[in-house]
Amino acid sequence: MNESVLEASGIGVRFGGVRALHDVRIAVRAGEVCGLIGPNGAGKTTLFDVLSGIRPPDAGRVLLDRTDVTRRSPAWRARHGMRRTFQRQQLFGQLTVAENLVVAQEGGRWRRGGSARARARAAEVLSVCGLSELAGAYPGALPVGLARMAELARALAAPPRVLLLDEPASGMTDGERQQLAAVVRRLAADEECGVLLVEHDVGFVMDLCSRVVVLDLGELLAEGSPADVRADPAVRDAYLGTTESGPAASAECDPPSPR
Ligand SMILES: Nc1ncnc2c1ncn2[C@@H]1O[C@H](COP(=O)(O)OP(=O)(O)OP(=O)(O)O)[C@@H](O)[C@H]1O
Repeated sequence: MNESVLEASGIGVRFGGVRALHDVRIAVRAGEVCGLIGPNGAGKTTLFDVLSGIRPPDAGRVLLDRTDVTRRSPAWRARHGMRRTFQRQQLFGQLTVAENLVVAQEGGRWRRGGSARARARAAEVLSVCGLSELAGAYPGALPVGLARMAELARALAAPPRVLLLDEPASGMTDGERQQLAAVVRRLAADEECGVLLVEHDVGFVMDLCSRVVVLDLGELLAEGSPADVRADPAVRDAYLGTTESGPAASAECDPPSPR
């Protein structure tokens, strides 16, 4: 079994009186695609913020390639191979899609044109993501699904060790979702990248991920293969619904938290 590229343990976060996360642990191995699911308010975004360094936890620690990065900045983590996409698009609107990928490889600084190497890598990543024809487009002109794909391409511009995807399929057409799944599978298999994704489309998660982690009320509720998680009565009660024949039967399954 591959080693963990990202590991967190004992993670606790409070917002005043709200316990957003309590004693959460999670590990992502090189080459695996792991899904993170749970009802609204379960703590998924807060956990992503802790893992990527946007929010320091009140308790616990985060290891990136076995180095303790709990107090490291998001920029430091990014330089050491951790990338994240956001629900809101992070591309520079005044640069083309290809230029955004060049900047992402050059520490966020825009030098007109960028290096030949960065331009070649940008072209390669855009091709893998099915975006070659949109290299010269401006992000603001893209429909939502393609903008999300461009956001993913930006995260891949410099090869990541671990990739955190925040609702990557939201707003995508079926064809775009298939392309997204193919890109993520290839990244994990060919580049040994560990992928952790939060996604409300449970069918998409169960198809794509080899392991699924379920959060509820800020705590780890279950973890295992898609089949095990799907069959877990606690998960069905808290999230999937007892009347469903399975998560694949409800593409946008997101019932409210019982709180
Ligand atoms: N900045 C904040 N201030 C106060 N409470 C917050 C803040 N951010 C999150 N919370 C609370 O922390 C808990 C976890 O929220 P979080 O957004 O991490 O859940 P989530 O699983 O990502 O939900 P969703 O699926 O709706 O995005 C919720 O009770 C939420 O109201």
